[in-house]
Amino acid sequence: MASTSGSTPDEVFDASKHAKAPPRFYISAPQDAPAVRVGLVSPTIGYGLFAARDFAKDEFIFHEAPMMTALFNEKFAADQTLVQSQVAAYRAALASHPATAVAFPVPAARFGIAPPAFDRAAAVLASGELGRNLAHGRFAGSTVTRDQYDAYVAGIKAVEKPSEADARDACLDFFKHYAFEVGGRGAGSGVAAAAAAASSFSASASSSSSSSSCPASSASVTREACIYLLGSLINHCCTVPASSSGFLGSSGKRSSSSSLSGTEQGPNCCWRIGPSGLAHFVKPRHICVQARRAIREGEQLTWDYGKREKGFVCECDTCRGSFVGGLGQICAIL
Ligand SMILES: C[S@@+](CC[C@H](N)C(=O)[O-])C[C@H]1O[C@@H](n2cnc3c(N)ncnc32)[C@H](O)[C@@H]1O
Repeated sequence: MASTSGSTPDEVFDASKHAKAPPRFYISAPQDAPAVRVGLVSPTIGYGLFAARDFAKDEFIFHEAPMMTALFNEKFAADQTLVQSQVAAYRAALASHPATAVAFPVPAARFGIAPPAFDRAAAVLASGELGRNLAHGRFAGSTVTRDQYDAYVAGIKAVEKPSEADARDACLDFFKHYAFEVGGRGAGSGVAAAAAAASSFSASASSSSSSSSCPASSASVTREACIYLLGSLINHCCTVPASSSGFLGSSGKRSSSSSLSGTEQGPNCCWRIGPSGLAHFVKPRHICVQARRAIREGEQLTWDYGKREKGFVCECDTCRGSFVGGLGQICAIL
C-alpha cells in the first residue's frame, strides 16, 4: 500500500531485534466515531460512501466484518460447487439481513426481488443496519433523497420467476463486481476481487507487494471471497499516472502539476484484509479502510479497482476532465 510504504504489508515485528517497535506498528484502530455515510452518486454509478468527518492521512476509517463469504476460484464459473456456494451464501444474506436488498438492489432484482419503495429503503438506510458489521468506526446514516432513490431504482426491474441458471449468473456477477478475495495477503488500493469492472477475480492484481508470492494468483487455487455491506459500496477512481502532465484544476483551468501530486488527486483510500503489523487489530476476513491522504467530511471515499473490464465507461473524477484528454478512454481498454 503506497501510503504506508516502508514495510511490507505483512511484516511482522521481531521484538528481539529492536529495543522499541517502530512507530508504524502502533497505528491505532479506527476511532469509534462517525466514519461514513451512504449516498447516491448518480443513477448509473449507484451508491457510494462519503466521509462523515475529516480524516488525517493514513488514518483508519472503518473496519468491517463480511456480510457474506463464499468459495472463489478464478475458474469458478465452470465449477458448479463454487457457484452453488455463492448462491447459498447470497440467499442466506438476503434472508437474514433486510439491508442486503436495499444496499445491493441490482443483484436482488436478478433474484426476483424488486427494490423497495423509498420510505422502506430510507428506513433501512437510516437505521444503522448498513453499519451492523462494523467493528470500528460508526455508520452515520444516509444522504439519499427520495428523488435520487427513485431515479436510481427506476432502471432496476426485478426478474420474474428467475430460474436457477438466472440466480447463478446473477451471483457470479455480484461476486465479480463486489467481492474481495481473502486468504491471501490482501492489501491494496483497489477492490480486491474484481469490483466494478474487473474482467476477472484478481484480488492481488492491484495490491502493492502482495501479489507475487500470493497463491491466489494461481487460477486453480480455491479461496474465499467476501462481500461487505459498506466496504463493497466504495466506488472506483483511477490513479493519476505519475507521468501525466497537463492537470486541470477543479476550476477547469490548467494548473501546475507540481502543486497537486498524483496521491492528492485520484483515489483517496486503500484497504487491507485481515491482520498485519500495521493493522494488527483487524480480524481475519475483515476489511479495514484507510485514508491515503487527508479527507474532508463529505468527500466520497474511492479506491482504484485495478483491472477494468473492457468497455467499462469510467465516471470517476480523474476521468471526468481532470486531465487534458481525460483518462476515460484508457479505462475502457484496460
Ligand atoms: C463495488 S460496486 C460499488 C458500489 C456501487 N456504486 C453500487 O451502488 O452498488 C462497483 C460498481 O459500481 C459502479 N462504479 C463504481 N465506480 C465507478 C466508476 N468510477 N465509474 C462508473 N461506475 C462505477 C459500477 O457499476 C461497478 O460495477
